[in-house]
Amino acid sequence: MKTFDSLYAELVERAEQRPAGSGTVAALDAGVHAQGKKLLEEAGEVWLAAEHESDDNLALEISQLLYRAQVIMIGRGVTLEQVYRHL
Ligand SMILES: N=c1c2ncn([C@@H]3O[C@H](COP(=O)(O)OP(=O)(O)OP(=O)(O)O)[C@@H](O)[C@H]3O)c2ncn1[C@@H]1O[C@H](COP(=O)(O)O)[C@@H](O)[C@H]1O
Repeated sequence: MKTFDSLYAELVERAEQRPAGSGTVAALDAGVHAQGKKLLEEAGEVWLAAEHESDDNLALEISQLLYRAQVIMIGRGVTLEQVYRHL
């Protein structure tokens, strides 16, 4: 099963290899302003799902929020270790 760490490694590889059709490459190229908007959008969807939707839909929205957070991390070059230091 994919984990936060393995997704991060996968996205770093996408950023380095820039395969055609990668949504991550497009998101990184779009810049931090667009990345931040996506992060806020997903955070709102998590909130709404927590209030009104099933556990499975909530889990889906949370996965997308984690993905968007990782895009911002990779865009800025922030590592997992830097984040985990604060947990
Ligand atoms: N985990 C994710 C992931 N979570 C969310 N998303 C993106 O976020 C979108 C869902 O967000 P929205 O609800 O805002 O849907 P949307 O507005 O239709 O999305 P967009 O049109 O803006 O992309 C998805 O369609 C994906 O574009 C993700 N995109 C990729 N991944 C994983 O990242 C890895 C690399 O993906 P690629 O870079 O696309 O190869 C793969 O393992 C993917 O499974």
